[in-house]
Amino acid sequence: MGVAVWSCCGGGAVFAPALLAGRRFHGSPLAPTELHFASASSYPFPFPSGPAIPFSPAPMPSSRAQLRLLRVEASAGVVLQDAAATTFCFAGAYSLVLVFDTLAQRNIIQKSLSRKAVHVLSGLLYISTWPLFSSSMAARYFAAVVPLLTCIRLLCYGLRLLSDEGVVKSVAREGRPEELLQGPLYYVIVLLLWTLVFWRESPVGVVSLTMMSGGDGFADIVGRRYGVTKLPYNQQKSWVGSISMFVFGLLFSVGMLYYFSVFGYVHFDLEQTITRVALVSLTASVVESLPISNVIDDNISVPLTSVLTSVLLFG
Ligand SMILES: Nc1ccn([C@@H]2O[C@H](COP(=O)(O)OP(=O)(O)OP(=O)(O)O)[C@@H](O)[C@H]2O)c(=O)n1
Ligand SMILES: C/C(=C\CO)CCC[C@H](C)CCC[C@H](C)CCCC(C)C
Repeated sequence: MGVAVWSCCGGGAVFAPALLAGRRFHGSPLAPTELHFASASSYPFPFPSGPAIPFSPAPMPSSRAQLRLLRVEASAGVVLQDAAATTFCFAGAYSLVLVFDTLAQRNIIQKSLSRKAVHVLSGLLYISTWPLFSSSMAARYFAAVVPLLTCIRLLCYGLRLLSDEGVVKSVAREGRPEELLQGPLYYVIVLLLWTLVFWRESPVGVVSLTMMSGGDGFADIVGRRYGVTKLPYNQQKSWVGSISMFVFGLLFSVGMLYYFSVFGYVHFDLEQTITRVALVSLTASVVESLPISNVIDDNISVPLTSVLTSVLLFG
C-alpha cells in the first residue's frame, strides 16, 4: 500500500485516510510550488527511523480543488466514524437495559442484581467504546450524545411524560418512575460531564468513572450477599462490601488504564499506576462507606472524591 504524506501551500500537513486505505487519486503530478513530499525522516510517526525507505509516491491530486475534495472526504469519513460509534453505543445502552430487564422478569436473576449489573456494565462498557471514536476535536461531543439522550429518556420516564416499564423495572430500586430522577439520573449526568471535561486522554476521568461504575457497583453486589459484619459507623454497609469496592475499583481501573494505554491515550507504568489507583480506590471506598448516602448520593460522592484524589496523584 502506497502511503503518501504531503504538505500544502501553507506548509500544513494533510493526512488523507483515504490514501491509507489504498484509494488512488488520478491526476498529473503536482507542481513543486504547490505541493511537495515530506521526507520520511521528517515525519516521525508512521515511518521507522534508519536508512531511507525506497519510496514510490501514489498519483497526486493535481489542483487545489482536488485537495479540497480530499479534505472534505477525510472529514466526512471522520463524521461518519463518530456517528457510527454513537449509534453503536446508544444501541448498546438500549440493549443492556433490555437484556437485564428480561433476565429479571424471567426470574433468572434478582431485581437488585439486575439493577447493579446495569450500574456496573453501563459505565464500564461506555468507557470501553471511547476508542471507537475518531481523534477529531468533535469526537467527545459525539460520545456525549449517548449519556445526553439517556438523560432525556430518564427525565421523560421519571416525570411520567413517557412510560417504559422495562427501564423503570431494571433501573429503579422500588419500581417507581420518580426514582429514575435520583441515582440513575446522577449517574448518567456524571458520565455526560466527565466525557466532556476529561475524555479519554485523562487518567482522572477514566479512573473516577470506573470507581463509580465498577467499584461502587461491586460494593453492593458482594456486600448485599455476603456483608454480614456491618461497619461500626454505618449499619447499612459492611466490611466485605467496602473491601470489594476497594479491590474491584482497583482492578477495573488498572485494567481500564492499561486498555487506554494500548491505544496510546495514556501512559501506563504498572507499579506507579497500581500505587496511585490503590490510593484513589481506598479514598473512594472510605467515602462510600460513610453514613452520608441520604445527604449525597454515592453516584455523586464517589466520582467527585475520585476526581479530587486522582488530580492530586496523576496531576
Ligand atoms: N460498602 C457497602 C456498600 C453496600 N453494601 C450493601 O449493598 C446494599 C446497597 O447499598 P447502596 O448501593 O449504598 O444502596 P442503594 O440503595 O442500592 O443505593 P444506590 O443503588 O442508589 O447507590 C446495602 O444495603 C448493603 O447491604 C455493603 O454491604 N457495603
Ligand atoms: C442503575 C444505574 C444507576 C443507579 O445507581 C445506572 C443507570 C444506567 C442507565 C439507565 C444507562 C446508561 C447507559 C450509558 C449512558 C451508555 C452505555 C453504553 C454501553 C455501550 C452499554
